[in-house]
Amino acid sequence: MAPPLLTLDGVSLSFAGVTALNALSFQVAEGEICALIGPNGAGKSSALNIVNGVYRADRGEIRFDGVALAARRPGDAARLGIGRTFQHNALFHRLTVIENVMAGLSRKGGTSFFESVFRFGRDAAERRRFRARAEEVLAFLGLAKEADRVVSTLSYGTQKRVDLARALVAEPKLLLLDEPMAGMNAEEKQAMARVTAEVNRQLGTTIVLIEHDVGIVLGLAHHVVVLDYGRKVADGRPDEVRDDPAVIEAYLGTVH
Ligand SMILES: Nc1ncnc2c1ncn2[C@@H]1O[C@H](COP(=O)(O)OP(=O)(O)OP(=O)(O)O)[C@@H](O)[C@H]1O
Repeated sequence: MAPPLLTLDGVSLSFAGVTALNALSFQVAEGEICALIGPNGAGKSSALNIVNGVYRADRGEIRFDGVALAARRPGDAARLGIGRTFQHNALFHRLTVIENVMAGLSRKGGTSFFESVFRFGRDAAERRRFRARAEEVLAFLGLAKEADRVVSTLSYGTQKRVDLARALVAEPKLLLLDEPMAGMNAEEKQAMARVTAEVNRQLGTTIVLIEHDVGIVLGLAHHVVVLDYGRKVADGRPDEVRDDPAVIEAYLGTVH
């Protein structure tokens, strides 16, 4: 197995008495696609939010690329090379596709997001570089033709792809995808799964994703971690976890 890029070691988190994560430990190897699955409320989003620095663990340790992540501020994760997309699309709907993607680069240079988008930047050369980089990512994701379209005019599936472009533009080592296929029809889901596999294979990006569609997960992920009530109930290759009695039990009787 490749060395771990990400390690969660005994991570616990609770909200006013509700335990979201309970001594959770797992590792994500460099270069893999790891899926987090489990019933509603199992703690999947909380786990991503801890890695991303949105929440701070009550206990336990998180290591990324050999470094312990502690006492972080928002934005630190992006600077370290952790990108993410959101369950509820967080794009700027009145801006164009390329403006949204360029926003994903605003932490990289000396120019703020508003400067880079609204063109009163200190550095025109930096703006040109950002634009070229954004165009490259859009081309990779098959979105070159949509660059100047306003996001609100795009289909839901295309908006999700723009969200992915925005996360990828900063060249993250680790990409966190929170239900990238939620709300999609079967065809859109398959297309998103293909794009996700291409990002992983061609760009070498390590991916952790949350997905409810077990069929998609089994076809896409190299590694599956199953959560239930904030605890890990299974961890292994898709074929190993599929028939695990603990996984079947976690899912039985749960309304999705
Ligand atoms: N900000 C918060 N404030 C209070 N409770 C929270 C918060 N975030 C999560 N929780 C609680 O923590 C537990 C785990 O929630 P989490 O959203 O991580 O689960 P999940 O597996 O991602 O669920 P879903 O599949 O429904 O998105 C739940 O009981 C949830 O209600």
